[in-house]
Amino acid sequence: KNLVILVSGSGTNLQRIIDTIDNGEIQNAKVSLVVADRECYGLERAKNHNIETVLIPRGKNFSNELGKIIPENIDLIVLAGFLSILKPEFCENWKGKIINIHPAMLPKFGGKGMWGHHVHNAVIEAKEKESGATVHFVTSGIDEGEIILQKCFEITENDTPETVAEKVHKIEYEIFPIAINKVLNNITI
Ligand SMILES: N[C@@H]1O[C@H](COP(=O)(O)O)[C@@H](O)[C@H]1O
Repeated sequence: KNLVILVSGSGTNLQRIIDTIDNGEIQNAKVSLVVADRECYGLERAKNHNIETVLIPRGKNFSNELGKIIPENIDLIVLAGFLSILKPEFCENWKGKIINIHPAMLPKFGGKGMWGHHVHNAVIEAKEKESGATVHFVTSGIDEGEIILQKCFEITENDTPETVAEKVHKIEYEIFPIAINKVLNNITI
């Protein structure tokens, strides 16, 4: 099964996917292409693993350009720390074949502007008792697609947006391979 991974940042989730394919946690999978919407370390990680990379500058043409380069035989498009919003037409064309990891519990902490440190600030400001990560299908509604897997942890009074971000990353590295395996190989969890 062939994967395309979209990245915008340091690519630690991409690295986790590469490593869990290598160690067999994710079965029958291959990362065929890594696409970034900006210069980022995620591209370096892909090159270090001899994975083909493409940089499409973010902006209104991103989805169209992406649509032109995605090979026919792709089974799943995985958004791993990807910050651009894909156009509704693109999401329709690839319906059920695009998944994203979101650094908070959905549906409560999703939607426009709820990304990266912004969402961790919002969780702390709201005095939430828990946070976590969510893997979901991507649709034209931002963070509204069906949830595949999510897991939370308790927030303590000493937590800050930075410590919450670290704990969220740990959860992401745990659930993302399981969710990808479920979608790719129809494995019930
Ligand atoms: N959208 C969010 O951005 C972060 C990217 O981290 P990395 O995978 O690039 O290290 C992750 O926490 C992801 O949920």
